[in-house]
Amino acid sequence: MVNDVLLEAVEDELKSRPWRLRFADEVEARFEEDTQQQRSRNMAVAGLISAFIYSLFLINDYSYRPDAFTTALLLRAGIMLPFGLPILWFVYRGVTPVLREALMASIVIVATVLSCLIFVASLEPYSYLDVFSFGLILVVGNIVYSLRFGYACASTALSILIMLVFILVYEPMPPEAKRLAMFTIFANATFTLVANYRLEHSERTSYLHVLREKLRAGNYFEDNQKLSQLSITDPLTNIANRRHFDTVFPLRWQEALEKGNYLGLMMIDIDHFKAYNDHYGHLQGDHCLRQVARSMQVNSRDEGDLVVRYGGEEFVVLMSNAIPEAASLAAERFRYSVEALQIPHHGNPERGIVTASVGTAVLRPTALLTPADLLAYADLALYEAKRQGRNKIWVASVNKMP
Ligand SMILES: Nc1nc2c(ncn2[C@@H]2O[C@H](COP(=O)(O)OP(=O)(O)OP(=O)(O)O)[C@@H](O)[C@H]2O)c(=O)[nH]1
Repeated sequence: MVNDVLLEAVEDELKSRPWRLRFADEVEARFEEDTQQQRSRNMAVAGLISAFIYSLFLINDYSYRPDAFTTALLLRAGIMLPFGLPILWFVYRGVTPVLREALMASIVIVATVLSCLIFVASLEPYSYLDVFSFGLILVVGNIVYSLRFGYACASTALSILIMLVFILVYEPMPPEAKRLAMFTIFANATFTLVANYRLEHSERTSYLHVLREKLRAGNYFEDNQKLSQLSITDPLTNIANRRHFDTVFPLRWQEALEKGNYLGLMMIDIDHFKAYNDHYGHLQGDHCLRQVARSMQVNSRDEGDLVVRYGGEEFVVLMSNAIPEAASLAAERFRYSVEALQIPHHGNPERGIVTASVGTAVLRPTALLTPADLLAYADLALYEAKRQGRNKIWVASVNKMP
């Protein structure tokens, strides 16, 4: 049911998402749940790689702006790394989606500020060329980290603003170079944001397709489970049906044969049930059958006993590993449980309530016997129980049987 609602929401998302990124709440929650861990890890790894590359820029600082090398070293190693690495650790460990995106965006902004400070700290003639590498910071935020689009836009806008301010106030840079730098940064921002949007859109669309298939597969599985459960259940009484018994009986027989265990079979037949139907009607007869089935189910062992509606008003209980004495006690328990229901039955001349006769047979399977033999012994025992006056149990003396 929960799956059905979610599946419907996923179908709706797939139909109505030409440009929108965020999903409806329930799908968004599932999306986060399914992707959060992987995304956090990816971001942390991407952060480590970009921290390494960012530090490598010290080589440039050393070679073409030695006058600001100490500042660069201080800012890159003394501020950027102590600021960024703990954030990557937090993100890796898992934080809320909002915090994750905000923290990663903050790395982009701090890297921008520090790069600008290093750039303006130098008066070397080629220092301003560094401005053309600022676009890399946007590449990292928008593509390498792949910040969610909203955060990518916000961090890009703020970074551009910071870059523009520093470029405009830096006097040694020729105006033509400033114009070119600003244009390059704008173009870079546009391209990386477009790429960022497309990445997120296709990530989300693929996710929807995968989720839809997963949910459908889950539903098929559930449907199949339900169908196979239905095929082995008696619709009136909700206990196992004859078909299930026919499948299970030979398997239990084989198991008992291999292990040298006893196998018991009990046949239970409601007494004078035709008269019950005739007197109370078929619907009431059905109700009575349900009550009897439930009481037998309640009185069976959870493991080992299989209670089956064998047909009409006849039930069988297949008892694995039941020694003869225990099987007799179980037969009495079942007989009594029907009597204890105290269902009025005017057509039962002897007792006035619904009763049942129980025939039981227990044997150790051998190669000379078949499951049909055990069934026949139990049937004979039931016949004997009826003959003895009904509401009786009869245990077949299997050794004396032909
Ligand atoms: N209400 C109802 N009756 C059923 C169902 N299946 C079988 N019966 C009835 O069960 C009755 C079985 O009657 P009989 O086989 O003659 O046996 P009985 O009247 O119980 O007599 P004894 O077994 O000798 O005590 C028949 O009247 C069937 O119609 C069912 O699903 N619902």
